[in-house]
Amino acid sequence: MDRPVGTAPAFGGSWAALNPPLTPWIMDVINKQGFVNMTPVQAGTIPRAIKNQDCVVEAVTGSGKTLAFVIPVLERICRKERRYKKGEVAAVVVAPTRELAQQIHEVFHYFLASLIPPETEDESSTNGGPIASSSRSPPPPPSPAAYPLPCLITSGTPTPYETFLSLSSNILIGTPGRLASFLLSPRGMSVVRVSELDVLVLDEADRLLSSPDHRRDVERIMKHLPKQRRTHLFSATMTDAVEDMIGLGLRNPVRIVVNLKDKRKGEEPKERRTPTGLQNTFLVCRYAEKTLQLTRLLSAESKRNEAAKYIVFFSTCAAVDYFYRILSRLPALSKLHLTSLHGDLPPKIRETALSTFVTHPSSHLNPSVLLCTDVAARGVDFTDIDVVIQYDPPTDPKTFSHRAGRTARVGRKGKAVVLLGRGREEDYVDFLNVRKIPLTRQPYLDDDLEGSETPSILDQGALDLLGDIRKIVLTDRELADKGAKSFVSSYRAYSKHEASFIFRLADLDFYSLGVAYGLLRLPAMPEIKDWKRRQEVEAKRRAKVVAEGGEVELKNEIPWEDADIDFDKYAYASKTREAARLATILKRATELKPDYAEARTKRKIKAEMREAWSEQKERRDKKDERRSKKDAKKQYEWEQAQAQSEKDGQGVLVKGDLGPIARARAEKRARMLKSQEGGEGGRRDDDDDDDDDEKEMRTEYKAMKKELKDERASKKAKKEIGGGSGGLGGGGGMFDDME
Ligand SMILES: Nc1ncnc2c1ncn2[C@@H]1O[C@H](COP(=O)(O)OP(=O)(O)OP(=O)(O)O)[C@@H](O)[C@H]1O
Repeated sequence: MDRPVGTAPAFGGSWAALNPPLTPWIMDVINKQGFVNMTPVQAGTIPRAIKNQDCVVEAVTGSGKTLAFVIPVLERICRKERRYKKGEVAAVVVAPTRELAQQIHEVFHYFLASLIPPETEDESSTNGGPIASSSRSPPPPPSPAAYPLPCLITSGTPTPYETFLSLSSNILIGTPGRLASFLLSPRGMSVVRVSELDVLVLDEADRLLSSPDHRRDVERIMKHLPKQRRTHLFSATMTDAVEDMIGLGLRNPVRIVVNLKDKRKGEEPKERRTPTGLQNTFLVCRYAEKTLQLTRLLSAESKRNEAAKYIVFFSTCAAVDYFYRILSRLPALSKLHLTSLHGDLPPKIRETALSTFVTHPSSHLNPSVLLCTDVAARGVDFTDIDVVIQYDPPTDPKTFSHRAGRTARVGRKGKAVVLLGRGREEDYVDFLNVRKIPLTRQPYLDDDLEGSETPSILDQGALDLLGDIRKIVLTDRELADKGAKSFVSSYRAYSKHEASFIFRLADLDFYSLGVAYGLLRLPAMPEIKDWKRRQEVEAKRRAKVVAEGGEVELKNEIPWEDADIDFDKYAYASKTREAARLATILKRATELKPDYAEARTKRKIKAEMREAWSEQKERRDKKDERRSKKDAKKQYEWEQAQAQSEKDGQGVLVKGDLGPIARARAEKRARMLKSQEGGEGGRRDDDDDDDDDEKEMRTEYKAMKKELKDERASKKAKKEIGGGSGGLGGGGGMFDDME
């Protein structure tokens, strides 16, 4: 909280004008912060929330909503006649991310920790509370012992019951899942008493109620808390989900909406849902030029506008992870201090990442950049962000203003840029405009960092950058894995866009995306195969139109080529990983020692399975024909022999006594067998043997065929489900664990 204060947006009056007046020690803390006036949302909410009114508050990002609920919670605790005992909870504040919960905890902590211990207190303070800076006579000042420190309940906070009890906390701040289990577990039921609970606050209420998991936990918490309480909902973007909630737990809530108006000369003032100091822009480029434009934006804003702090939003954890590794090694960005933050990181690392970024002494010569997912999109109060860049537009349009709102807070100025693909994605600008989020165009940045039109052919810079990224990727096979994973996860995120009529999967150019990610080769996704097939058909169609003298619209093909490397020799930088890879290759090679006969039969079966049904039928018919010809020949020979023997007076041939050809063959075979076996002992006749052999072979053949069929089916199923860096899925860490 000890940060420089900007000018609050259009103030809502002085703190002194509040009725009822604030408790002196609370007022002192506010004064110490240098907050001279209330912001409009504070002026509208605080008096109502201190009295007995439930509030649903909607106000733009960075307008001071946190104090609008922190102050009433503290005031109501101070005003309560009876003090809270150890184990009793007075207030619960729920927030969707651990970062936000932690920040709210810090604000409560700052207020409560500022209470001066009684022994150092002036004698005139009768009950040992802090000295009131004002001469008004509000409720009696508190004793510090009556207002213990708050307790944070999120993942990564160890032994919460011990902390809760040792602090004697009566304010709990946490994420929904953790809070629900803290309150409702057997230990929680016996240790944490909520019967005296006074206030429940849901910060970023629309987010809490639109995610099914969060909503379920919030409802569990609400049911557990007494009905006689105040409930307040806060957000910059309220939704219908909140309206449902009003029915569930709020009593005659008052709705406080703080709107901003754009006033232009000679025009009717227009309502807007973004802070006044925010320059909200969009930049149009090809997908292949996105990373190039990102790097140029980072350089241009520091060079031209002295920007020192940036946030770049990506849609997935995998993309943050990958680009963090790539961008931090790009020579062109060597002056930047990069930090990555996403939900796949362990809580401790997330904490360190955030504080490293916040405390980094950035300047335009040594700027710092936070690459993150939406874990940092809502509520997190970065006071000095100059530029927010949205590499991927958010899948949920409401998140757009939250992301952009990390800059231009409390009356400061700031810039936000969203990168949009050429074509249909440009409709996003109108889509947002209808939602009272006006955007202006940020020109495409050329090689000299000058604003220009989006080039009509692919910017050579994008291909040069592809080469640079590939050089980095080639140093470690792990980077190629991460690249493929982030490519696939970003593709999946794209398919989740709520505005799917603008962000159409069918319009995605995989080659272009591959260039932006600097991939060595495209992952083996069935979607890419289909897309390539469609591309070929389209190319043929176009060629035909041209051959027939027609005209086709010029299409700017992305010149994609897989990197020319030997993947077998492409190694991991980590020695253990590389050793594991080599061991796997060796194992596979020994396990698959070729049984040529079996391989041949398998090949035959596979070919058969690939064959069209009509060809299979034809082949079977031919085989039957050959067999019947053979039988007819045998029959003819036997009849000839029969006639001859009758003529010679030798009587009828017995079974086994074949015609001359068959007899000669049988004799030859018997001789061979004899020589192989070294004797005649107990063998049955050849015909029977042949039959058995054939039966056996047929069974084996069938088994093999089945095995191959099963193998093929399971491969297909695996592809559908995903798995492996080449397939769709493979984890990818797409969905951020918001807690
Ligand atoms: N009355 C005030 N005067 C000046 N600065 C203030 C005042 N009240 C709050 N601030 C500061 O404004 C900043 C933004 O406040 P806060 O984080 O509460 O905004 P918010 O409306 O909750 O934003 P978001 O919607 O992004 O969560 C904080 O740094 C806070 O210290």
